[in-house]
This record gives sequence, C-alpha cells and structure tokens, in this order.
Amino acid sequence: MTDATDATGAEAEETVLRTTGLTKRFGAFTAVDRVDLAVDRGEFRSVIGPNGAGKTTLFNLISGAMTPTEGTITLSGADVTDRSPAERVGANLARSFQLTTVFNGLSVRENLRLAAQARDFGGMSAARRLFADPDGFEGINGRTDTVLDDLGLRPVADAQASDLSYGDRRRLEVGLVLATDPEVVLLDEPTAGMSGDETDATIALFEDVLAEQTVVLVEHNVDLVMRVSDRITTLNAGQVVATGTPEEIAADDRVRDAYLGGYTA
Ligand SMILES: Nc1ncnc2c1ncn2[C@@H]1O[C@H](COP(=O)(O)OP(=O)(O)OP(=O)(O)O)[C@@H](O)[C@H]1O
Repeated sequence: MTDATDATGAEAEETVLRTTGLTKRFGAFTAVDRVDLAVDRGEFRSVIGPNGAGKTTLFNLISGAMTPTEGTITLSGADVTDRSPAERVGANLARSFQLTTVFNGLSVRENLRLAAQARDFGGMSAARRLFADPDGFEGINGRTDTVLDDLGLRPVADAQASDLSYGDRRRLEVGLVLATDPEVVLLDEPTAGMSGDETDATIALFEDVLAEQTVVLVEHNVDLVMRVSDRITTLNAGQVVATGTPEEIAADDRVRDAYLGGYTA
C-alpha cells in the first residue's frame, strides 16, 4: 500500500511519473520530506492532507515552479529535476491548469489551436503561433478537432471564449490542457471556489474526459478525490502517510481520523 510496492518489475515500466526522495526545505523547515511517488500510466492519483501538509509545495516541485532541495523527478524515465516548467510542458511531459490561459477575444477553436501549437512550437510567441498557418503543421488541426469532439465543444467551436457558458468555459480549460496531448496532467484544486453544482459538473467532466489520462490532483475536496481517484496519497508534515485506493484510504484509521474528518466510504 506504499509506492515502494509498485517500484519493481514490469509495473515499473508503466510508471510515468516518479519522485524519489523528493525534499523541499525552507530554511530549517522541511515542507516536503523524502516523498517517493510512482504514478502509473493512466492512473488518476490524488494527493490529500491537512493544511500545511506540503501538497502545494509538492505540486510546485512536480510542475517545476520550485526546485527541490534534494531528490529527483522523472517523467517517462527522463530526469526533469532541473528542467523549467516551460521545458516540461514543451517536452510534452506535464501540463497544469495554472499554465493555461483562455484568450477571451478568440474563438474556442482558436484557443485550442494555440494550445495544440504550444506543444510543437513552445518557443514561439503566442501571436506567431496563432497566425502561423496551421495547415502546415501536421497534427495540430487534427488534435484541435479531436478535443472539440471529445469535450463536446464542436457546437461552440466558433463562439468567442468570452461568450461561453460557465460549463463550456470549464470544458475549454480542460481542452486546452488535453490539446497538448500531455503525458501527465497536473491539477491543483480545480474546484476551488466552485458551487456544489459546478463541482459536480467538473467531477463528471473529469470522469468523462480524463479517464484514460495520467493525472496528479492536489485537492481539498474529499468527495471529489474519493470519486475520481484510482489511488490516493496522503501527506502529513511533508511525509507520505499512506497510499492506496479510495477504499483503502477511507478504511485507514490514521487517514480517516486525521485527514478526512470522519469520512466513511
Ligand atoms: N515559500 C515558502 N517559504 C517558507 N515556508 C513555506 C513556503 N511555502 C510553503 N511553506 C510552508 O510549507 C508548509 C507546507 O505548505 P503547503 O502550501 O505546501 O501546504 P498545503 O498542504 O498545500 O497546505 P494548504 O492545504 O493549506 O494549501 C507550510 O507550513 C507553509 O507555511
């Protein structure tokens, strides 16, 4: 029930994201303390824990926003510990909602095309990417069309992003991530600030379109985590307390009492 158990044999080949001894200190304070994660291809992994447990810091280390004090991060076997966030996205290794921007003055299709082009032409300015001839770029139009269909955005493909309903805008935000065809999607509290209905709609969207995707989610919302996760890692004081299926985590007394506020499956 720890990540060490999937760090062997054939399963290791399927590990897309791995952190080894990942540690972040701020002065004498250790926010993330020797964290080992092994996230398999197609897995939906959530990271939970009480306030100050180190979730956001761990997320920042994986996304590249922060540099670890110790330890390594590999994505698809490549050591990305010293790569910048842009390099990690440009290398098509990971993508988070925090790195996406919806351009309100552009159509849904144009927004998706920009995101799709970002993967192949990450070094270009947004304007150059947008106005570059997409017919000349193999795969970009195809990826845009695929995302339009997968997310049910085809009916609003030519609508300006500023005119979208709330739900369609959320779909577009997910679409911008998927348009880069990332190996791993990083999600940082995607339902923060949402109403109950909006959260339910977002959960349904994730279940619908992120089912095959490798995802790492950092989240406070326990209901969301229990519904969408294949496995959950619980952190406390920067250390991994337990990793397991939602059922295993819900049945773990330490986790239930300390982190889930009495949640029962
Ligand atoms: N830049 C920083 N400098 C100093 N201490 C920091 C810094 N960033 C985070 N910390 C500390 O590290 C600890 C972990 O913070 P982090 O934000 O990662 O926790 P969290 O689990 O995401 O918490 P929350 O659920 O409240 O968002 C906290 O005690 C925080 O005060």
